[in-house]
Order: sequence, then C-alpha cells, then structure tokens
Amino acid sequence: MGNWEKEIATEQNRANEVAAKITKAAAAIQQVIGNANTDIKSIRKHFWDDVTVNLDNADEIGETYTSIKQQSELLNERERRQNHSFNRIQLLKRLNNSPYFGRIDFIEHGESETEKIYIGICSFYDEETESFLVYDWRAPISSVYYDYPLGPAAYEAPYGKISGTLELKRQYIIRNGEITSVFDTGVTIGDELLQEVLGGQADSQMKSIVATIQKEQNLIIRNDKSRLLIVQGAAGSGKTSAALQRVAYLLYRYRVKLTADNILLFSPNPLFNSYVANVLPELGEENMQQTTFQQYLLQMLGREFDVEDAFIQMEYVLTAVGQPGYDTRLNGISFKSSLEFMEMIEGYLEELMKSGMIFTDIKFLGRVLISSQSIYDYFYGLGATRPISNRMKLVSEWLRKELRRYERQEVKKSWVEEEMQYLDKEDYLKSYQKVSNEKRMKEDTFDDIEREQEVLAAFIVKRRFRPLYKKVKEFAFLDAAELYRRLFEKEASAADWKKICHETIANLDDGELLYEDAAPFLFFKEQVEGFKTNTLIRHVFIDEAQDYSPFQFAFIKKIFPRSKLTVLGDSNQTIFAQGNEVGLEVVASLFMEEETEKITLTRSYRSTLQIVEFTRKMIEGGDEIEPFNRKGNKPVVLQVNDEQDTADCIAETIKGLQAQGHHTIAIICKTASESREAYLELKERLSLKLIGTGKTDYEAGIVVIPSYLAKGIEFDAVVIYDGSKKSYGLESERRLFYTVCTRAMHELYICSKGEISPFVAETPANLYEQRTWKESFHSRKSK
Ligand SMILES: Nc1ncnc2c1ncn2[C@@H]1O[C@H](COP(=O)(O)OP(=O)(O)OP(=O)(O)O)[C@@H](O)[C@H]1O
Repeated sequence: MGNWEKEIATEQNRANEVAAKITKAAAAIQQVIGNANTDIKSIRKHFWDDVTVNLDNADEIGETYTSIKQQSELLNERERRQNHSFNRIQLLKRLNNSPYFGRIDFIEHGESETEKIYIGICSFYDEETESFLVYDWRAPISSVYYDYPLGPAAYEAPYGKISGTLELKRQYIIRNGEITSVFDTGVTIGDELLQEVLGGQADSQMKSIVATIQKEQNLIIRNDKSRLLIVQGAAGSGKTSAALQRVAYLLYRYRVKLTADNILLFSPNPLFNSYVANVLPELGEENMQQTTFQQYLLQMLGREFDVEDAFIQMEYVLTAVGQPGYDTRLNGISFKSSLEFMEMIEGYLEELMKSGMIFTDIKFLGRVLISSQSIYDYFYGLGATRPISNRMKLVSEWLRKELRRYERQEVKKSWVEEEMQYLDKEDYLKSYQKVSNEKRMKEDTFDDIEREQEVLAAFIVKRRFRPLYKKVKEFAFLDAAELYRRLFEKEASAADWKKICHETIANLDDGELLYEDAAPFLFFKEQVEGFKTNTLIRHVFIDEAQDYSPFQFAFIKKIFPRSKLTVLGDSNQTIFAQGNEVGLEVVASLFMEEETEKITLTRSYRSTLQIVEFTRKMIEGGDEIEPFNRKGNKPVVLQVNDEQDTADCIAETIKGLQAQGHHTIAIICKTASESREAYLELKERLSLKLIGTGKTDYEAGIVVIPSYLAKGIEFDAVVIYDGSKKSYGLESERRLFYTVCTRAMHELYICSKGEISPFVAETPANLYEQRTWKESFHSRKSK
C-alpha cells in the first residue's frame, strides 16, 4: 500500500470512528426525547390537577392566573427542549452521513503541536476525549479553511486575532460514511471539489455551498461590521448562496440575541421563496422571514385600493411598447421611482404643516357628529410647528373623547328605545348581571328596572359606536387618498408631468393604485400617520436588488431603522429599469461611507465555460466575468420558420435534452402571455408545467416560465422560446435577454423565428452554433 492509500485508510478509519460516536450520541438524545415525551404527555394530562383555580376575589384570581402561567411555562420549556433535541437528531443524522468536508492542520504561533481541525455542517463534541471531533464551518477557526492557502494564516477569535501557520488543507467527499474523494489543496478551496459539485444536475431546490465557499464569498458571509453591505456580482456568482450562508452564519455567531424571526429576506417572487427554502434547514437552522416587496406593501396598505401587481406592471412594460400612453406611463414610473419624488412628497408634507389637510366627517346613523371642518380646526389649532404625525395622534385622542361625549348623549335618544325591543336574551342577561354586581359592590338601593334599562341603552349605543372608535384609531378620518391625489395638481420637473398627473388621477378616481404609486402612497400615508417602523428585524436582505428603485430603498431604510442591510444584485440583470437611476447604485448614498462596504464577485459558477463566454459578450464590462472552467457544449441558435416549426423544434430539442439526462428544463418566454401561448402549442407533445405569477412551489421537470419569474433560479437546460429580433430587439431588452440566457447551467438553446436578436448577432460567431432545427435533430440523432 502506498503512502497516499495508507493516508486514505487512516482517514476512513477516523471517519468510521466519528460516525460511531455520532450514532451513539444520537441514540442518547433519542432516549432523552422518549423520556421527555412521556413527561410532556403527563404534564398535559395533569395540567389542571396542579393548578389551583379560585375565582372568588381579586387576590384569588391573581393566584390562579400565576398558577396557570407557571404550569404552562413548564410545559413550554419542556416542549422547547424537546424541539431542540429533535433538531439536533436531524442534524446528527446528516452528520452521520457526511461528518465533515474539510480539514486544516494549523499550528498557532508559540505552540508546539499542530491541531487537526475537521470541518462539517455543525460541531460535534466528544465527551469521552473532551475534544471537538468536528468543528462547525462557522466557528472562528474554520475561516482559515476558506481564507488562506498553505503558509501564514490567522483568524479572529472572540479574544483577539490568532496567527499561525496552515500546514495542510484537505477536502473530502463523504457519502453514507464512505470517503469517495480526498483532495489535498494548496490554494484556498481547490477547483477539483468545485468541479464535482458544479458538474451535477440542477435541483428543484437550491443547495448549501458550505464545503466550497470561496474566499470572496466568505467575506460576505462573515461581514460583521457594515451597516450596509452591497454585493454586486455577475450572474451565477453565488450572491444568493452567499446571502443564505450569511444568514446561517449570523444565526450561529449571534445565537444568544438573534433568531430567524429577526431576519427578513426580500425575494424577487414567491416561487423563489420555495426554491431557496431548503438551504437553511439543511444546515440545521430555521428559515428567516421571507416576503416580496409587493407582499409587504399589500400587507401595509390594507384594502383601501386595488393595488396593481408588480408583474402586471412588468407585463405592460414588456408588451405595450408603442401603444398610446406607453411613454407617459414609463416616464411616470421613472419619476415615481426617484428620490426626487420622495423629496417632492416631503415638500408637500411641509406645506401641510400649515394648511391643506383633508379630513372626513364623522357620521353616526347618517348624521354628522363631528364635521371635517372642526377636525381641521382642531388639527391646525395645535400649532404649526408640531409634527403632523404628532398632531394626528392628538386629534385621534380628542376624537375619542368627543365620541364618548356623544355616546353619553345618544343614550337618551328614541332610536335606542326602539332598538331595545329587538335585543336578544343574552343582552338582557348581561345587563341583569351588571346591575346585580353593582348592587353587591355599592350596597345602594336603586330601582333595578330603571337601572337595567339604562345599562341596556348603554350597551346598544356602545355597540353602535364601536366601529367609530375603530375608525378613529385607524385614522380613517383622514382622507389620505385625496391628499395624495392633490400632489398631482402641483408642478414638477418630470418629463410629461401633466400627462402623468392626468393618468394618475384617473386611476386613483377608479380606486386603482398603480404599482409605481404603491410605495409613494404608503410612504406619504405613513409620514402623516406616524411611521410604523419595524424594530424587531435586525437584518434585512434584498436579493435581486437591481430591480428596486431608489425610492424603494429609501423607504425600506425608513421602515427598518435598527436593521443592517445586505443588498445583492447585478446591474446587468436589471430586467426593467425603473428610472434613470438604478437603485443599486443609489443605495450607498443613503448610508454613511464608513458604515458601508461593497464586495464585487466576478467569478461565475452556474454555467459552463461555453455559456459564460457567450453570454458575457452581450453586456458592457462582461469581459471581467471569469467563467469557472467547466466544459460543455456551445450554445445553439435554432432557426425556425413559423409556430408549427417552433413547437416541433422545441419538442424534439427537449426530448434530446432529457435523453442526455437533464431533469430541470425551462422554456423561457418573454412574458406571461407568450408563456401561455407556448404552453398551448407544446402541451400535447410534452409533459410540462406552466408557471404563472401565483405559483409558489418550484418543482423539477419541464416548465414554461416568463422571463421575470425565472429570476434567481437555474435549470440544467434552458430553451429560449423566441430569441428573435422581434422579441429581444430593443436596447432596453438587452439585460432581460442576458438574464434569461444566464439561467442555464449545462445547455442553452435559442429558438428564433426570423431574424435573430442583435444581442446574439453581435456575439462572435465562434462562440455559438447556428442550425436549422432539422439539422439539429439529425446531427443529434447521428451522434
Ligand atoms: N462556492 C460555491 N460552491 C459551489 N457552488 C457554488 C458556489 N457559489 C455558487 N455556486 C453555485 O452557483 C450557482 C449560482 O449561485 P447563485 O444562484 O447563488 O448565484 P447568483 O449570483 O445569485 O445568481 P443570479 O444573479 O444569476 O441569480 C448555484 O448553483 C450555486 O450552488
């Protein structure tokens, strides 16, 4: 046996020993779970036996409450511990299958012994030898594995910087306890392991990359200091992956004070949520909160308006080119996305400090109780220097007081007596009990019948007034919509402003809020009513950040004042510029320079060398994108003649791709309407799924998907349904085309009915193959 074989045998022995210890530890936890289950069942069963219930007087009620609370806390605590043990078992199962993926031999300066550190998805401590057999990949010392080649190395420990020498770096692939590959590597993380990982097939769910995190990705993951971390990275450079491992890192590093509930990820669409849902659980962590910006807006806006869906706006922008009103709408979107518009709103709010607020009458049974004018007078009577939101609060308090006064007066009105006839038994019973209680407390004698009538009258009025109090609490006496509408009676320097105003007002009058108005309207409303900030969230992640406008960034910053922000994007994938300024470039201006860090990722991991060489030619600065050296076929452009031809061509191409072993194949269309068309053309020939905006779970297979829903996701093979000049001919469509092409991992086919898109035509011809589809079919058959 040679030295290397001996070394591998030693490694396998160690892996076996570690696996045996993990199995033993898992069995011990299983035992604890079993005992705890019995314990929990018993607490549940005897819950009320151990609680003393006595409701005779206030003291006894207090004691009863405390006793119930203690008992339920005991139960909660047991259940929490049980959950923890359960999660640990799951993690140990995974660890048993693959206990570690890396090893470093590190000698600290001043020490005589080299430490062998094995790195895996979580730590494993052996009680017998009192040592860590596996270190968590997020432990301080593990960063050496990701950051250094052999030689001098250092890491940040909680008690300061530790320097030393890295003597060995080894990588393993272990499956079901068997070491299938071992590599020693001099560089940071060797390419061999990456080759193995990236050569695999796309999954319906994103995977964790902890075994092969690259140095520059590690900078993103472990960044502790910045308030704003901007990651600008090429398509497939691992931005989303780094973001998710960063969440796992933060949960580990700050586990005492940070939980998954304190982290929020804004994702591009609901489908993406399901695509990334497995990464954190795979690492033994809970998923962070996830939402889309649209969902967040809707939740805050309530039902005041019919809010346009972001994807409907997108569909309009992509399909209505040249239609009347199109340019005005685009100019409107552009202006309403800008910080200039935010300043305009702030200027308007300044004016409203002095005059101009619009309130509505508070009516009761068709009568005006408190007129809008008296609310107006009260509001401005509070002084012109007091902030608007503060005055709104005072007005609301005043209104509640006024309502109480009217409520008392109302009791004597004749309608109350009439309504009393229709009360049910329960109401009578309630009033009888109230009167009896009063009697017991006061020991006064009074006329029971008369008092009961009074109580009943008060009940009736209270019930009728309840919605009024609710409205006052929710500031429904403010006509925010009309106020926002008046903004469009002002002057602004935006192109096409008059027409924008006309269109906006028409929509508002129809009760519709265009998507570009949603964030500004909410911002305005929040400024008036008092910003509902979210201080629970401590870390906000924004993926696909190039699609956010400067306005939206500034708004997000305001909503989460205590939060750090990680912004990940690629300006080359801006599928639709929301204005002249790209948010990703403006976001830095919202924070101070010293609290901001920017990291650029240029290496692309998703696609083969051939696909990256082809796609990077389409964009400015593309030459800086470094492909990972994984070889594949050149992209293929397929010339087709008509719809029939397209359908035949795509069906045959896909059958060929499936025969090659590809499982996730996407037919990417430009829009949802083109996707429907494609689906109808193809559904008799292939078993495929149509993905629409409502789709929330992502599955493997053949899918037909609109461009903007494919964002952030990847497929083994991509077929562009129509890559002709007609479909992707405008300069504004360049980045969209680049985005769809870069979804492919192994194979890229572009069908073109008629003249091919200039973005392909401009690309050097040696970077792709061009065929008619029949040639393509025959050339594949003859292979
Ligand atoms: N260090 C790594 N090790 C292994 N795989 C990696 C690594 N970094 C990225 N990948 C893989 O590359 C692919 C692209 O990663 P990811 O989706 O995170 O990139 P992205 O920059 O967010 O892409 P895009 O902007 O195009 O949506 C994924 O399959 C991911 O697993």
